[in-house]
Amino acid sequence: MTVLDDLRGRLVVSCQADPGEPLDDPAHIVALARSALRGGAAGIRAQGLRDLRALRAALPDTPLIGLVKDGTSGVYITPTLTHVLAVAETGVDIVAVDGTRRQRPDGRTLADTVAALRERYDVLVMADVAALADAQAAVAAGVDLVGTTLAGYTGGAVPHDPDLDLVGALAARLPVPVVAEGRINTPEEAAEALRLGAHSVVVGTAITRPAVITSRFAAALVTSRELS
Ligand SMILES: CC(=O)N[C@H](C=O)[C@@H](O)[C@H](O)[C@H](O)COP(=O)(O)O
Repeated sequence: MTVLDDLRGRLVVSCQADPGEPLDDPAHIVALARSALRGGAAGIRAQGLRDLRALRAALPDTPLIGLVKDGTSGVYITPTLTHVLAVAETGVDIVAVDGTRRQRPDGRTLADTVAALRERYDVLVMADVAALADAQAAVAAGVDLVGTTLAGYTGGAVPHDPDLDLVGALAARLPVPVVAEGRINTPEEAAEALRLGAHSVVVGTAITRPAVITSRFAAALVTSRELS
């Protein structure tokens, strides 16, 4: 069984905390991951070398997708070859990288980055894309799987809903597994992504960001008070 076999048709939970958040501690991230696995997740996605090392040590047999964020805008998801190699070094099964067609900060192409990684590590590469053309270019560059992670995050207001149209479009056209990721907020949306052909589904915020989840409930009460 490969990692991709393990993840087929299954849920991956993204366990990430922004710097300074109460959960920004590897022990908390590992606890989130253990909770997700207990609930039925088949894999974990996480950010940052410190958390990836802690997760790999605590959960050596759990499929792990790793990335590092460098900044919060532009090309910030595992943006350079240096970042890619550092993530691979932590022992993750899949390295997630920016898979858009935007210029990478180190000037390397995605194809060059993937080739240089493969010279050193036996690891899968997931391209986080925003559009069909990104995905097609990323497949040509040699990635192993594609996620809709960056749909809605490359300009303009971030939409409320997941881009399930993109999930379906990628699944219908790409020869590699498609991961549905980004703003999947309900079990029904996750199930719909699979029906549209996704190989697996990544959910983060709706499961592992309690401050955001709380704020949605709190805001609903404010609205309710204003209407009454
Ligand atoms: C756009 C970006 O930077 N996405 C990041 C990628 O790892 C994370 O901040 C998201 O939480 C993750 O993609 C899961 O998505 P959601 O939290 O919407 O379920």
